[in-house]
Amino acid sequence: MELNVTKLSKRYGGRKVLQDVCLSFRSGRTYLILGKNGAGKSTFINILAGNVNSDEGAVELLENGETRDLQSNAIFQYQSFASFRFLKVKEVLSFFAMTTARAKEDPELYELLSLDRIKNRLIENLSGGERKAVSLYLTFLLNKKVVVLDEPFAELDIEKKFLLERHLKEKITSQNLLAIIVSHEISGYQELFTDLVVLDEGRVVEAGETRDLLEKYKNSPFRGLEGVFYSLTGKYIEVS
Ligand SMILES: Nc1ncnc2c1ncn2[C@@H]1O[C@H](COP(=O)(O)OP(=O)(O)OP(=O)(O)O)[C@@H](O)[C@H]1O
Repeated sequence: MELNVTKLSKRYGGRKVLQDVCLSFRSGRTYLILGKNGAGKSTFINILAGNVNSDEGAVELLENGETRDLQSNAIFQYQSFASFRFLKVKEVLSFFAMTTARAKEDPELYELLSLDRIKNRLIENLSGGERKAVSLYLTFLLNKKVVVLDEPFAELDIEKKFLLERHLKEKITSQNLLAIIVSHEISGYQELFTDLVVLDEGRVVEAGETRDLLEKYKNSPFRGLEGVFYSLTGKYIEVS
């Protein structure tokens, strides 16, 4: 599949929060959209999800050259469980699995996220990191071809991030998923990303394969993606 975003713009009041965003995403790859607070990352994702209308531009999902409906082929990570707070974790997982015939359990991911330990707890009693773990599992359980994650690993501990990085990298490649991850904090799982998009003040200032960009900006005073980001924006972002 291929997701093409053309000249997307969004204003709030008189302020441009996204300007002429043009990007192309392909299956089997994991894209990091990196930007500081307020760069426009969530607005971009909300437009893809259909929660917010863009002022200009287009988003098109293609499979073998034919247009496909993005919303029915994509899953956007659930951030909030407000409606499910009186259900147990295991009940929420069963409920979501029943909503689709395509549900795909992943015992290794279940274990990595330590869901067995919290399966009998009410959602409302979970910590931020535990909620994040449940939402991450649900995202993949629904077995869609396009997966969009918003700050998926914030609040998870470093060991979990490392194990998840390995597992998700393998999963995204072997299942040929198109994964887009939005973050401003990516300590511990940089290896996951095959591609990088740097968003600054609503504009795409660079996009390309991670390894090419690491080479292109290798003389930056900072190492890794942090260095790429600094070279492009003159701003510091904590990524390692
Ligand atoms: N509904 C809204 N009404 C007015 N301004 C908004 C609205 N939503 C977002 N904004 C503004 O648009 C800009 C981009 O916000 P957005 O949430 O997309 O940034 P972000 O990159 O996701 O930031 P963060 O990392 O903090 O989540 C911000 O200045 C924000 O205040």
